[in-house]
Amino acid sequence: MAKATNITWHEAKVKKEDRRKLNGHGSAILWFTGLSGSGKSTLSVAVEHELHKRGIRTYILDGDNIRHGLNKNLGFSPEDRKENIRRIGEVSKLFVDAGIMVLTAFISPYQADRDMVRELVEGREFVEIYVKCPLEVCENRDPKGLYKKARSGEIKNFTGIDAPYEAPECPELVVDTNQQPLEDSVKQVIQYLEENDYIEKQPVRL
Ligand SMILES: Nc1ncnc2c1ncn2[C@@H]1O[C@H](COP(=O)(O)OS(=O)(=O)O)[C@@H](OP(=O)(O)O)[C@H]1O
Ligand SMILES: Nc1ncnc2c1ncn2[C@@H]1O[C@H](COP(=O)(O)OP(=O)(O)O)[C@@H](O)[C@H]1O
Repeated sequence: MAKATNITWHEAKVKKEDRRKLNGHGSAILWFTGLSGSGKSTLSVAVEHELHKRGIRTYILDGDNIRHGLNKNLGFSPEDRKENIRRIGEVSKLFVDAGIMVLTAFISPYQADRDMVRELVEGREFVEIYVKCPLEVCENRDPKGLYKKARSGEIKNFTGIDAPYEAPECPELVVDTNQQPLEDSVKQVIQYLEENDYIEKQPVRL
């Protein structure tokens, strides 16, 4: 709910389309969602690297990092997760307006919260990428030892253990990190972006 009244929107002379033209590419949100340990951070970093090599302006917003600053006052209750995603949605929208390809790596466990972000931006600007991986595999990877802590009760409301994860109903892309190596997942995302005209196809180097 908006609290402020008597506020007026100011239009800038330079528009999103002007910035995109200057950059020479489009802008969108690549929204990676999935369980802890599914590979959101690993994949978004690798995809960003590939985009950067192609001369595309990018920025990553990662759950762990954002919770150190902008969202340090939020925990993991359903309400706080919702507010976390709402703020990230708004920040991502600013990046899209700035003409930048923004990659987000948040568990974002609720479909309604992800849909809220989709509604915030224009039609094709939200690309939902489900980083799919069975809970057992994520738990086995346990890169930060958090599942162990969640199982022992040291961490409460841990996604997949005692807090829900709602798999995307209709994502633009499903990347199965248990079925393919990282390089194939990167190719899958880049191919999607090329085929859907978010980025230019790169000529095959012989
Ligand atoms: N209770 C609980 N549940 C889930 N995750 C937890 C929790 N406590 C701490 N962490 C760590 O916080 C990271 C998830 O933050 P997010 O902002 O992505 O979460 S959410 O989208 O608001 O659900 C998550 O990062 P990833 O492992 O990269 O997903 C964890 O490192
Ligand atoms: N095919 C794969 N794709 C991505 N990550 C993988 C894959 N196989 C194993 N991993 C490992 O799984 C872990 C995923 O951790 P991370 O990227 O932090 O996940 P998340 O950000 O979703 O919590 C990393 O240690 C990564 O090396």
